[in-house]
Amino acid sequence: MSLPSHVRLIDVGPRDGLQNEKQPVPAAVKIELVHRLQAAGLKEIEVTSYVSPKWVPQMADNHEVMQGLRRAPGVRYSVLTPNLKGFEAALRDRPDEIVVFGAASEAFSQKNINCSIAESIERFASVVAAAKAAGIAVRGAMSCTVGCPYEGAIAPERVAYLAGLMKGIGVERVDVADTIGVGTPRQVQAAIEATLAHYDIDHISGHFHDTYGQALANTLAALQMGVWNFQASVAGLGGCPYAKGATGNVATEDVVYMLHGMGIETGIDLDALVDAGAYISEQLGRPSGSRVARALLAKRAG
Ligand SMILES: CC(C)(COP(=O)([O-])OP(=O)([O-])OC[C@H]1O[C@@H](n2cnc3c(N)ncnc32)[C@H](O)[C@@H]1OP(=O)([O-])[O-])[C@@H](O)C(=O)NCCC(=O)NCCSC(=O)C[C@@](C)(O)CC(=O)[O-]
Repeated sequence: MSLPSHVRLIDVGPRDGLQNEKQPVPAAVKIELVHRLQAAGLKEIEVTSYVSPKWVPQMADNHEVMQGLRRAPGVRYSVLTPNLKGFEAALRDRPDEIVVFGAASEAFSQKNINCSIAESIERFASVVAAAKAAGIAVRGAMSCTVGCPYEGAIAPERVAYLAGLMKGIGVERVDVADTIGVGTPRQVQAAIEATLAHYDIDHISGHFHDTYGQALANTLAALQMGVWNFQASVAGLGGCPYAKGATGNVATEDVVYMLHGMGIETGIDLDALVDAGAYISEQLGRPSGSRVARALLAKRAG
């Protein structure tokens, strides 16, 4: 198959990237980060989550962050909602898309959202119905599609099973997530192949953490299958609170650099994106996790 000529990137830095941050990050900094991402040309930004503040304290300011946004036309702002309580709170802030998040691994589902896969689907079904009634788009994140921190390797059949459940409750598009970044290209392709039993390629996105340094290779492997929606995190921010040792998503800057170098359009201004990554890295007091950003910043410094 020929490669897509255009890729849509969803920056998950403000949510996936910051959710595990131990130091408090002020809402104003999160808002500024979103503004800088949209100024760099991102058309989809995962802003926050409406989860229990006892479970994920960093996202407790969801309302303040959403209310503080200066929304740019044509940008889709998404938020995570694990249950109706979360959805109802999110509704006040009018996200463009809500994300229900399930797992291909039973153990991860229990640790992350405190219920089985079957129970999670029951909860999501009412969230999806409520979102559709309110005219809000619905995405489904599928965690641990390659490996699980508690169960080890995950078979593609389990990914197909979860994708079928997501489809059955009306989830419009799904993310194939390698939550702990253990996957290698053929494994990621097998997870995508399994998802294709229920979703067409235009409704599948890749979400690859870079724990083992495989995320760019996995992105290329997914591109070769025709996937053209990817999640990435500016400055490579992140990690999941329920996946110990997992690092952030692939850095958005690294993906943009690779895609532009391959002649694939993203609509993103790499220099402005590097600035956004430099901003949040400075706020967090550590260097960017993006190799491309570090190289370009060093070059700029002469
Ligand atoms: C899902 C729950 C809430 C279930 O948690 P639970 O304890 O089973 O829920 P519950 O219904 O029994 O309620 C317990 C308490 O939580 C409150 N509560 C209940 N729901 C909400 C809500 N929506 N917002 C705020 N508060 C809520 C509820 O009101 C009650 O409060 P209390 O009476 O004790 O004061 C919990 O397990 C939770 O919040 N988990 C956090 C999950 C999370 O955010 N994980 C990280 C994101 S997922 C991820 O990173 C993977 C992904 C998407 O990035 C893709 C990838 O890389 O794989």
